[in-house]
Amino acid sequence: MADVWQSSMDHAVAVARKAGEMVRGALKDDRTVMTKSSAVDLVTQTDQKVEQLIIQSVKEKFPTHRFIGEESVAAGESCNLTDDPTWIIDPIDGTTNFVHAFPFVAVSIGFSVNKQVEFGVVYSCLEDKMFTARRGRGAFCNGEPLQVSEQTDALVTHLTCVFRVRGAGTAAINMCLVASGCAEAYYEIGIHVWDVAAGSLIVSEAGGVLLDVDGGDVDLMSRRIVAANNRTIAERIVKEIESFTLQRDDAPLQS
Ligand SMILES: O=P(O)(O)O[C@H]1[C@H](O)[C@@H](O)[C@H](O)[C@@H](O)[C@@H]1O
Ligand SMILES: [Mg+2]
Repeated sequence: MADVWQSSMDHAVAVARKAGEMVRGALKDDRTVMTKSSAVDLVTQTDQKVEQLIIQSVKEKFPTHRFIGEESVAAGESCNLTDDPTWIIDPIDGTTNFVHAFPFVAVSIGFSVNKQVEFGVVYSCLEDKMFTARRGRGAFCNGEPLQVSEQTDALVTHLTCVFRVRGAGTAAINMCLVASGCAEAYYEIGIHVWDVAAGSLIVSEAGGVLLDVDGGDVDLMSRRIVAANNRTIAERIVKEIESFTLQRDDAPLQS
């Protein structure tokens, strides 16, 4: 990757840390749910404030860049990836965890150019772990290189009756667990591009494999993903799970 994106990445790390401070503060006194479109799809004021903080701060520094943010899309903005530099933001990944004070909550920022993720930043706010990856340059946690595990006996961070299962309740942290070698795989159908844009690069830069749940190439707009330490385990998951299709994130808006 040309060094031209380094200052954007440095900014992403700085703003993710600032956002994390806001999340930690709000955990003490502002976890009120504003809307609830389903039992698991919650929104708090903090989600919205954190997204605004990130977007404002990026706009000041990089006025031509575009954004796809969970809360902006919820408010009606489009969710189309173009070739332009685009910040893909999940202000609080793990909002349900946040509301319950379950201590796995992340700020997730992916950055794509020509529809390819160039860097990913996931800040696990309560663990104070800053996960970063740049395309072609490895993945790191608090500056230490990450490597997926060599285990063939899989611990998986999502539901299946075949593997041993653990789940952090946030897609971004689940993927960082795979990248860190603490779990062998993660899969989910129903996530959105902002949940996985950053985490997917962190997994692949740590040596992991990404697949669609049908075994093809992963498509970040398709709302489905398998991330694993190696291809054998990724393909086993593809074989074991029953896949289904959801409306894509970039489906035309209903008028
Ligand atoms: O907390 P958010 O950002 O809404 O993301 C969660 C997603 O909505 C759920 O479907 C997933 O199960 C979680 O892993 C996500 O992180
Ligand atoms: Mg999320």
